[in-house]
Amino acid sequence: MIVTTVRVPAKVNLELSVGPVRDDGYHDLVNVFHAVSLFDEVTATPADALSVSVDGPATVPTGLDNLAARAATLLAAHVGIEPRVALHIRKDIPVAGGMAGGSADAAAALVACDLLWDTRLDRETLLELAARLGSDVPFALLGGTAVGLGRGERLTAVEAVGEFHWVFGYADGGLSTPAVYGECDRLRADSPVPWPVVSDDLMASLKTGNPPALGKALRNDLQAAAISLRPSLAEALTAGRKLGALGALVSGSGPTCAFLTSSASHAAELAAGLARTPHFADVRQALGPVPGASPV
Ligand SMILES: C[C@](O)(CO)[C@H](O)COP(=O)(O)OP(=O)(O)OC[C@H]1O[C@@H](n2ccc(N)nc2=O)[C@H](O)[C@@H]1O
Ligand SMILES: Nc1ncnc2c1ncn2[C@@H]1O[C@H](COP(=O)(O)OP(=O)(O)OP(=O)(O)O)[C@@H](O)[C@H]1O
Repeated sequence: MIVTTVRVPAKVNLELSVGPVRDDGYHDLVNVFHAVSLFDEVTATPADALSVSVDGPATVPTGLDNLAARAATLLAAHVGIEPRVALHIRKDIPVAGGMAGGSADAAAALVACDLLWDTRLDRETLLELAARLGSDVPFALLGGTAVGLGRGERLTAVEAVGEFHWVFGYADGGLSTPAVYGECDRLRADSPVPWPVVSDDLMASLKTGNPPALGKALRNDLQAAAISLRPSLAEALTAGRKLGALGALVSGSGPTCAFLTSSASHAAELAAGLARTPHFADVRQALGPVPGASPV
């Protein structure tokens, strides 16, 4: 029996510039994605019917509303077959944490089912199906570092030099992505919202592999909204800066906090320091960039 396991990384957003809200309710973005070495795994096994099991927090749905199940259903419908697969998800990416865990599982399920069913879809078709599942899903297929335009689904890879050493502070409990975008709109209701543009300083820091410059260029327009909904995040970010992080920001819609460091030893030191503060349920080290969803 063929069994396929796919490993898929979390993301942090190095720049998340949020433009005006569109007619379809989404926002046009400049979204600089960066894949980091915190992984979920999705295993696809032949079965009579579609099912999902999860090794992870109880808040992850195990029904057909799980994003991995939706991915399998979409792929099967696209090629005109029944989704006869048992999906098992091993979660290490925080749930509702702003690191695109559900999107990662959807991307992994696409790759796993494509292999299991031998459907051999080309990259472009997989990316198109991914975009229908969610704005963050195409990047989880691609990995590395990439600029996402539109909803974040129109991707261009960025050649970053070297590796970056990160520390992530996981929170107790998540934040809802639509609620954070809604709060962002509410906070900006009285001021004009400029069209988002890519930061030249950020691109230069990536192309030269310069962590201190990257630390200064990090930017997230959703951060104020995440802090407004979860005020304790402000102190958590300050704690990381005081302990010497080169840059500190909320990851995507939060509440995970991301801290950039200069080396593996600096990351270990910062992680140990943050673990002694009361701000995080868990503190993890990770490297970026890493590849997107790949069979193991
Ligand atoms: C915050 C980020 O994670 C940053 O990468 C993403 O923009 C969110 O991506 P995602 O979770 O895949 O989001 P989707 O499932 O496509 O959309 C969920 C909700 O987020 C909001 N949303 C998402 C993407 C976008 N460009 N504008 C939005 O306003 C909308 O309210 C939408 O209903
Ligand atoms: N495979 C999955 N893993 C985690 N959550 C899932 C999954 N499938 C569906 N969900 C639902 O999606 C919600 C958001 O979960 P997810 O972990 O993707 O959030 P997130 O990382 O904040 O997303 P993003 O960073 O893309 O905005 C969860 O609260 C859960 O109800």
